[in-house]
Amino acid sequence: MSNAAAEHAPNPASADGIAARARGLTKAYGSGETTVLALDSVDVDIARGRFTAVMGPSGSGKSTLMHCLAGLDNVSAGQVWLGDTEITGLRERELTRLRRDRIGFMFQSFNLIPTLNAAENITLPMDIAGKKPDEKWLDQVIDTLGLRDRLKHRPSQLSGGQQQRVACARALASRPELIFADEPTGNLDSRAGLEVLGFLREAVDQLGQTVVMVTHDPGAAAHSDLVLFLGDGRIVDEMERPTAEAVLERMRLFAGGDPQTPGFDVVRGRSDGSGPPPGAIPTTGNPSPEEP
Ligand SMILES: Nc1ncnc2c1ncn2[C@@H]1O[C@H](COP(=O)(O)OP(=O)(O)OP(=O)(O)O)[C@@H](O)[C@H]1O
Repeated sequence: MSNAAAEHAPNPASADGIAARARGLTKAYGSGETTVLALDSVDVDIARGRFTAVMGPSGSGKSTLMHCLAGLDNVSAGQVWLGDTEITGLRERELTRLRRDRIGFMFQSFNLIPTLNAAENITLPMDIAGKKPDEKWLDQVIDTLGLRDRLKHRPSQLSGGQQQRVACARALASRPELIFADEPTGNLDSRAGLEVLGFLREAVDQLGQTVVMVTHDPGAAAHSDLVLFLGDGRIVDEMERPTAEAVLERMRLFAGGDPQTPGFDVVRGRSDGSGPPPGAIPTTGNPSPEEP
């Protein structure tokens, strides 16, 4: 395992405009012969006020990267900062507070509480923290997400897209420094997926939020400002102002046209005319103004 934070740039914290940062981030699962190196000495900066997508074949380390940046998983070596705070080395209680107060999460499976209505779900993390929401901000979030007339509905009374909008509002409610979204459109049909991506885009452009999204879908990644490509636990490439076509082409190159490559199915489904994988986001509506 090549690593040692000392090999990398010294204390990079406090750089303005950086929401999160990792240096020499290494994560190994298991030990001995069964060790899996999920992240191999990753250096990454997540820019504040931008929408960053993380792509790569299955098993390339996307979720592990997100979990380590968000303090959901401990690291094997290296350092991670959220803003000025080095989170590697924090105790579990401090990490819990940091996640609750400074990070918003969205998951593929929405993770709403079925017995609470939309309004209660949105403010639940703040209620648990004993914090009063900033009502003006909350109103803005609810209106931006078009949830005003759904606030009294329970999750079972909402469509998948509406449920993910509630999850998005919950992630935004405390005005976090960073929102992590793990395959937020994975359980949605393409129309609802496009809607949620549009809201994440608005959260960045109009509300000044910072979003990091893990996705398999080039159409979803095209809504971001920057795509980071992971391969075998390393960042192997990045793309500014992505388009779905350019991302797809890059993924195809990584897969090397080899159907045995994990994740190739996703790429092939969009490149050989056999149609998109289920839930894939159409390339129409791509907000990127420029071809790369
Ligand atoms: N808890 C764990 N125990 C053992 N190995 C793990 C664990 N979690 C992840 N891994 C391994 O680490 C590697 C990276 O996994 P990770 O889930 O980060 O990949 P991913 O890019 O998110 O994959 P996918 O697109 O399939 O979700 C894989 O080889 C995976 O098998």
